[in-house]
Amino acid sequence: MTRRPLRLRRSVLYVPAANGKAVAKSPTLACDAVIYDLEDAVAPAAKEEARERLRDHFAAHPESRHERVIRINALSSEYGPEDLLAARACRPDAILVPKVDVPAEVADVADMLAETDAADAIRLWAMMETPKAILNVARIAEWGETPGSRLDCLVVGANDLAKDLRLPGPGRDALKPLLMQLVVAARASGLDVIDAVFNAFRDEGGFAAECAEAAGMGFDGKTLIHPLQIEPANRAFAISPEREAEAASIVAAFDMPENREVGVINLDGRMVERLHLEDARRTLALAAMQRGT
Ligand SMILES: CC(C)(COP(=O)(O)OP(=O)(O)OC[C@H]1O[C@@H](n2cnc3c(N)ncnc32)[C@H](O)[C@@H]1OP(=O)(O)O)[C@@H](O)C(=O)NCCC(=O)NCCSC(=O)C[C@H](O)C(=O)O
Ligand SMILES: [Mg+2]
Repeated sequence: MTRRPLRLRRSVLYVPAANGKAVAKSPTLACDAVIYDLEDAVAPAAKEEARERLRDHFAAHPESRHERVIRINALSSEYGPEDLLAARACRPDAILVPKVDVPAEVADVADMLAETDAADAIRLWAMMETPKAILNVARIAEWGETPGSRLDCLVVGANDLAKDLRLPGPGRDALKPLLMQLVVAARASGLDVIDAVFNAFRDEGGFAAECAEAAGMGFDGKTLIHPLQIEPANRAFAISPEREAEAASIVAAFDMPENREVGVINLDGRMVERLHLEDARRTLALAAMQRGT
């Protein structure tokens, strides 16, 4: 499995690139990542202006404490090729490819990036939001392990998925088995996976419940549509002080001279194995990153 650098991705805010006020506000927000959207949040007549705004924004802010991602239209669409040229010129941390059905759709973007970005600095994220993506997610994630693929992260698009599956709603009970399939495929290939947006951005209770559910399912974070959702998402996907203390006690126990060579220990009446040590180290690294935000 490919090992990728650890990133905090608790809160990933979509910012419509057509909305000048929202783009200008984005550097001040306390989310971990921002997705500047050139796709569904931008009307056809506003696409060129939106690309221009992103070029100006990235030129004015070459550095950011956020992980910055640009969502382009599909390369096969009328807008995709121009979007990709504009996004590539901005040099974001990643480009998000929408409505991915098969690995080739991400591979085509990777090939175009390789023309100008030999160092693989610009990573790729892939939207999982079509019935075909659900059927092919293991292939897409596995392709992400091939050298030069750049794939780092899968992002759920529940609005498109519910539409294509003709789910009547309300709620997302019918989606849950599919969401777990995405988590399994992502983990099998060492990818991060971010849960879908929650549309009713003023429904605090509903949003908190969906964040808790997503954290319990193993998602790394949630995509967001409004600044009001940042703080609750950061809280829901945070490493709690209890989890951090537990991780520290596991690392300390395995560091004791008598435990250095053993595979399993008794820690206060619980069996702890080396697999828990690996998870504990990851938890401590994430907790340290969290303190820096
Ligand atoms: C949902 C919104 C249209 C609501 O906008 P608005 O009515 O303007 O909200 P407020 O008046 O409450 O805004 C308060 C201030 O916050 C700024 N703001 C709002 N949203 C954002 C944002 N996303 N990023 C940055 N800043 C934001 C406003 O400008 C106000 O600022 P100020 O006046 O200075 O106080 C709107 O929130 C919105 O457009 N959200 C994003 C929508 C979007 O990007 N949609 C596409 C991605 S979701 C998707 O496609 C998922 C997936 O593909 C799927 O299939 O499910
Ligand atoms: Mg979508």
